[in-house]
Amino acid sequence: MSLRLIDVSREYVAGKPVLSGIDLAIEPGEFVTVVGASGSGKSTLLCLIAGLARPTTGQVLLDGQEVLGPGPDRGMAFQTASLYPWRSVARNVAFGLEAMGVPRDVRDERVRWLLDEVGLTAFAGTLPGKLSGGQQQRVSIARALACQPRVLLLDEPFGALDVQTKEDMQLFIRQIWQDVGTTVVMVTHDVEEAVFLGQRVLVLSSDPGRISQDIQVDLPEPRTLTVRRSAEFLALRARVEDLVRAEHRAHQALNGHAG
Ligand SMILES: Nc1ncnc2c1ncn2[C@@H]1O[C@H](COP(=O)(O)OP(=O)(O)OP(=O)(O)O)[C@@H](O)[C@H]1O
Repeated sequence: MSLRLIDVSREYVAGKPVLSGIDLAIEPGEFVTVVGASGSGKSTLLCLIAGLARPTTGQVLLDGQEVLGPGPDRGMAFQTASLYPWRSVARNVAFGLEAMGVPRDVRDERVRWLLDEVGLTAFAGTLPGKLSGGQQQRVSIARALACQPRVLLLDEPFGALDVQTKEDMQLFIRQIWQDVGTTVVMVTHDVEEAVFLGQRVLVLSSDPGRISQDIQVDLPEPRTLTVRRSAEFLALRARVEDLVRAEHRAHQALNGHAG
């Protein structure tokens, strides 16, 4: 699966583009993270790829086909797991497969595999309300993966979790990515997370949002917590933090804020 954005812009208010001149190519199986100041258009970028919003100008292409709406080839998970509270864990994961009319035996087999993959087999029959935040987010990711999407889109999926759970989930998503082999595009506020997880980090500028930097992350694989303490990692994190800070200040200056 290749993903292309060609000269994409998006306006919510006519004449005020949130994103502008976005040219982007993501190759099959890449793990790309996106950072930028608040309001720079990170979620909008994901929505355009998901087909939840249409570009005002330009094109989003998946394997050369224009994206005209949402589809099972793109799975999405958000900051809050937003599971169906009345459906068991297994039936949440099965939701998209049911909607697509996938036969029951295939569905059951895939749900079993996914629950095993996310370490929640023992909770298959449990309602989401009985799970921890991290477990709910695992279900949400399993649900997003159920239809075997070519792209997994993640919008701050670990933003609401405590530090320790977040660290576990970062290792978990890396493992899932390696096992499933899908392309991942993940938006995060957290520069440390972006550098730790991404093979590429895109830094968005604001007013309007553009890709100001596209940074290749050549840290050793697999990414472990040892990698995170290396001089190489710390230097890269500092570089990306400086870029995001500079974009944030430019945005504030343009909007007349102090600081
Ligand atoms: N549906 C909408 N209607 C009108 N304006 C919108 C809509 N969605 C987003 N915006 C505006 O577009 C800009 C970019 O929003 P977006 O959520 O894409 O940015 P973001 O970088 O993800 O922000 P954050 O980091 O704060 O989540 C913001 O100014 C926001 O108010």
